[in-house]
Amino acid sequence: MGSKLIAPSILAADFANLQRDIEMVNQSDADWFHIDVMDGHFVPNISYGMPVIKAIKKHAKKPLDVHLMIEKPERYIEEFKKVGADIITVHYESTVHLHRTLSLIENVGCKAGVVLNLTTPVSVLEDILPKCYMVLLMSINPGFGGQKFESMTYSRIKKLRKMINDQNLDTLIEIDGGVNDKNAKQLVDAGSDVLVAGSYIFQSSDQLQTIKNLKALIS
Ligand SMILES: O=C(CO)[C@H](O)[C@H](O)COP(=O)(O)O
Repeated sequence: MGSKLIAPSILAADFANLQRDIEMVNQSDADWFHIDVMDGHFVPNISYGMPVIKAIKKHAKKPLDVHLMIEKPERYIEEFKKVGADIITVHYESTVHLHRTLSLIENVGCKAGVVLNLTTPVSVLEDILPKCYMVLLMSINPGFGGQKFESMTYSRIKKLRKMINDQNLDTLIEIDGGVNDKNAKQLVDAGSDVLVAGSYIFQSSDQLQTIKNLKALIS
């Protein structure tokens, strides 16, 4: 895998100025939009759904990376594709027939990925890895932005990177939660490819510069 990617998490954007924040990401060195969908069941928070993603898609000039924190995500794959998802990731913990759910995502024309909660062993992915465009490792308990990064993530990345290399795959590793300038380089050195950052970017006074700095740190 060549260059490392930054995906600003729209969860931390200013929803009353969403178009402005989307344009900022368009103009920035960031690579994807990271979009968190929460249902109040799988995680104890509710974020936004299809109408908001459809509105984002109208202005976004970069791929939409849609992270589904919902129970039985297989019910909504077609609808997320329709409103503009390019990459769809589903939690290992949220869907009984993971292989079938990933096939559904592929069949609608999106790239498919699996997300693991903080303490779900990476070994559960051994057999499904060849079907994963990407694996997202949560580095916090999912549901809320602005939480503290959990350092167990580094060893989890290393284990997963070894599994990917051992199978000669080019599956991407994405990290989500508490990412900032203090851990970005170490995350990439451990073997990750895509960093999601919400609060660190959107709470900074110069968001374009913050993204530029983050990108420089991992290039
Ligand atoms: O998936 C998420 C929460 O479940 C968010 O993407 C994550 O919280 C990013 O936010 P921050 O960078 O503020 O930690």
